[in-house]
Amino acid sequence: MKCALDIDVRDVEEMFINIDPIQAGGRLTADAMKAAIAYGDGYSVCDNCLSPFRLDYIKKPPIAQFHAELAEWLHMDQVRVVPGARRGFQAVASTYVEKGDPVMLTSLAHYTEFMAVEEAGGIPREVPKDERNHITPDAVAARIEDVIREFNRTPPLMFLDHVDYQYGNVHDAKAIARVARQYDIPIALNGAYSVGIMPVDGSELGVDFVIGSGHKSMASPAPSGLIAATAEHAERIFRTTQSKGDITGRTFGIKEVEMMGCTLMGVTVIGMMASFPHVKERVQHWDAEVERSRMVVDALLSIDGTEVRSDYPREHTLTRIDTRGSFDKVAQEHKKRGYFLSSELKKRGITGVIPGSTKVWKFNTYGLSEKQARHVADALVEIARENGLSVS
Ligand SMILES: Cc1ncc(COP(=O)(O)O)c(C=O)c1O
Repeated sequence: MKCALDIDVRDVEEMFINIDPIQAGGRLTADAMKAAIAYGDGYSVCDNCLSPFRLDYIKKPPIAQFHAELAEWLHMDQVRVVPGARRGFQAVASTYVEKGDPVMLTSLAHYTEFMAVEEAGGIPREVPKDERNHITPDAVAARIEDVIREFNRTPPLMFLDHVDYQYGNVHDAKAIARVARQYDIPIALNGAYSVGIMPVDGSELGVDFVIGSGHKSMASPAPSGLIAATAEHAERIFRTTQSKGDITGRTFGIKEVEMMGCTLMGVTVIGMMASFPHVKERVQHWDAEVERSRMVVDALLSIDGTEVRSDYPREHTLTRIDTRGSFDKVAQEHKKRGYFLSSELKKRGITGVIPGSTKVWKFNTYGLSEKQARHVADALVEIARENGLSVS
């Protein structure tokens, strides 16, 4: 029976290969779907919340153990699960940034980092990208020097996107963290496009915080994510409340301020937990994912006039492609204009390309099987040929 809102089938996922740039790594596993149904009630994980009264201490279901496993997996000392990566940025900025402080981020930073800085009263300062669309350690050092001169003090925090959302380029976090350390600036790694889809070792990278997004890259329900910290910083960012009611004299035990007392509950945390064994397994097959990404990109590049704006060969599954010299030329003459491409892809069972885009667009092949990636590659070439483009 259909439910009243007609939401029992999401055809994008049921009937199509979805190459949407932002959705690929967040798709739920079957285990997460089952767990989400069983734990749909808001307080479903709180049945056994016994002293100490904090969600990340709950043993049944094994939320405490999940936290410990996440920390071990990322090679960091402590982890908390949060409602989205942005809440991790917010916790870091709120802890480290005072009003008027300059905060380092980059010209490829996600907007949510700016929001976190703004909310804390900080002033964002971007490190420029180079002509390859990379953030280099030299550019970071030079910009830190500029900012110290401008503000007459050292920025208290830097955000770095491990993989940026615009190009899907993998940045040299290790070398950049080394630079930040020379200036004693804690560095928060935005792993929204890495944690959960590719191996991430926070200790090897030398970063102070690793922040991940559950719904973007950990096959988890939204809003979910995590923040991991080194022991050095954990005490400060996960500080417990000092509040006291002035009339009642109440105190609030071990509730953590930046976590607003308790971390993720219900569907979100249980979904993350259910997918976690799969996520741990899948990051080990990152090379195969990259191979499939290359297969599709190479097919696109075989269409004359097409250029890839991301690093080539690809090192990630998110890619920015420029088809102004190919599909967009078709669009100028086509009766469906730019919509012809998404429409032709849809006919072949592929969705996720923004309808109307034929100029510069992004897609993500993460999670496609070999056969699906081959189908996407062949479909793109076939559409090109059928519309008079030459393929070499
Ligand atoms: C690079 C990047 N960072 C951060 C975010 C924010 O993640 P979340 O939605 O988990 O807060 C996103 C997605 O929106 C993103 O693409």
